[in-house]
Order: sequence, then C-alpha cells, then structure tokens
Amino acid sequence: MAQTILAQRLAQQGVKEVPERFIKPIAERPASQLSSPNHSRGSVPVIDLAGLQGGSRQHTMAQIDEACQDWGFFQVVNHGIPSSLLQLVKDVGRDFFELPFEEKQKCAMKPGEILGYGRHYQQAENAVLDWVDCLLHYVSPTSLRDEENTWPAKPPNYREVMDAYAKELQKLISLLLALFSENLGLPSTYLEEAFGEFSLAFRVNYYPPCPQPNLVMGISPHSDSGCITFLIQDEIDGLQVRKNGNWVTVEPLADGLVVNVADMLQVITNGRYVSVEHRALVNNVKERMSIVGFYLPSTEALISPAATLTDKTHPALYRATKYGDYLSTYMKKPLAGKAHVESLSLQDKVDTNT
Ligand SMILES: O=C(O)CCC(=O)C(=O)O
Ligand SMILES: [Fe+2]
Repeated sequence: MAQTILAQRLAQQGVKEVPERFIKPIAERPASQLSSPNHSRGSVPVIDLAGLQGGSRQHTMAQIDEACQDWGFFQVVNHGIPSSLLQLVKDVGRDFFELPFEEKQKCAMKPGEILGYGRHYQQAENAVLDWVDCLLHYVSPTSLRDEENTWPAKPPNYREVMDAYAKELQKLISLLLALFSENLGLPSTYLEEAFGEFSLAFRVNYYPPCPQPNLVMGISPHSDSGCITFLIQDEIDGLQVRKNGNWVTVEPLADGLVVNVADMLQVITNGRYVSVEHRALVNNVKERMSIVGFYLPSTEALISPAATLTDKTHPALYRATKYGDYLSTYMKKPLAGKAHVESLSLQDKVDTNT
C-alpha cells in the first residue's frame, strides 16, 4: 500500500515545488489569489443572534431566512458559545497537528477508511490531491464514535474540549433548526425530526503553507452532504463561497461561527435554502486551520422535499433519497461542486444560486 502523501510533511521537508499530484488543471486553479486587490472579501452576511431577544426578533428572523435563501452561508455572532471555548477548540486542533508525525499516526486512517488522521476522502489513484491534511471523527452517536481508533490521545485535553464544544453546538443546532422551521412555516420540530437520529462529525482541516499556492486547491469546490455545517476558522483568509459566479472570501471573525446549509437541507426545503459551493485556498506564508462540525441526518432517514413546500406551482425538485445511500456515493466520488445534490434533481438542471 503506497504511503499517504501528507501536505504537512511536504511543507516540513521544505519542498520548493508542489508535486505533480497536487497540480490542478489550468481551468481549476484559483484565478484570483487571496492577495489580489480585486478579490472580494467580507460580504457574506453576519447575523447577531442577540437580536432574537426582544423587539428585533422579526428582523433577525428575516436576516436568517434571507441568508439561507440568498447565500446558504452566514456567520453568527453572540451565538451563546463562549469565545474562550472556541479558542480552546482552535488550540487543541493546532496542538494535534504540531505533534510529531509518529504520534499523529496513532489515529491514522486505516486503508480504505475516511475516519482518523490523514487525507480527505479516498482519492482515485490518479486524482489531483488537495493541499490539506485532516483529522475526521464522529462525536455522536456512540455507535459511530470509535474513540479508540479515530480520536487522538494527545493533546490530553482534546477529548474534553471537543466534547464541551459538541454540547454547546448541539444547543445551537436545535435552535437554528427550530428557527429555520419557523421561517419555512413548518412546525418548529419539523426539521430536527425529519433528519432522524442525527450524527455529528468533526473535521480538523490543516492547510500548511504552500510554495505554489496558485497551482493548487486547499479544498476543491464542493457542497457539504448533510443538513447543516458549522465552521470555526483561524485568522487566515482561505474559505470562499460561490455567489453569482464569483468567489467571495468569508472574512475570519474572532468570535464568529460560520454556518452553512448542506445538501439535505436544500432537498427538504425543496431548494428554498441553498447548499452553496465553497472551497478553500492556501497561501505561501502561513498555515491555516478550520474545525468543521457536520450535522448529518440518520443514515436511515429518507429525505425528500417537505410536503407543505410543494404544490402545483412549486413541484418537488428532488427525488427522495436515503441519506446513507447519498453519503456513500458522495464519499466515493471526487469533490465536484454541486454535482451530487444535482444528481437528485427531477428537473434537467436546477440552478439554485450561481
Ligand atoms: O477550511 C475551510 O474553510 C473549508 C472546509 C470545508 O469546506 C469542509 O471541510 O467541508
Ligand atoms: Fe465544506
């Protein structure tokens, strides 16, 4: 079995040129670099959840609804998760990646697996690789958690911090799903119930500095497969979302949490909320990290457009899919923009956002 090619190891070896395996075809390279003056930064909505209290509730609810429809991406502030905890999450993620390789290898992905420390997804032999390493594991349910094989034993506070974060995140997820349901005119528990016994997975993404950032992708354009995704990023630009054909950088905010609609929420809302294509770029100066929480439906949940969101003038745009089936196809294929969710389309082509 060929040894996994890890971006961090290449960066540590001081390579001056990225290996062929990482070089994107010209059409897929980042056309505008983060440092270029015409790169667009900062217009992704920032929503202050403190506005849900008192007289500004209606306005805040409308902001959330518009963000889900127009962007599929927003940042929340005053979300109830202490900034000291967000900082600890970033710290333990960084501490893990700063461990010696041999220590990190203790929770390495097994051949053919995607959980643990290693590369994103299984890549075909000849696939172009993204300039990122990751640590991916489930937090819940217990049956998927596999703490022994996929969670690191070091840093020693990793588990405690990640569990504390997961607990806080769960409250925010329940709140947002109830607010989305309300905005959609559905009973407040509709979305949470439709997704069945959810699972929560965390991925720590580590993008080392890259000697030729204009030839590679940190993470290739994709939409996320699940219901909703939460992302903590450090202070380094890199995350971009696609809006009207342009890539817009999601400005790092110290206390902000990035929220994005994922594919199954797009399906259940019959395309009213959009699961937007996003990607991450890298730079040649400083490493970047993100810690991503994926809230996923039960693999047994049959996801289809909510009946009350479809009628004669708004026919169902997607066929029903069992999430487990959707996920296994998603994992087998390379990241490819919105191709996965579009494969469920009942129309020739659903052009939801771009
Ligand atoms: O690192 C980022 O900002 C993007 C990560 C991402 O999109 C993912 O892990 O699905
Ligand atoms: Fe993503």
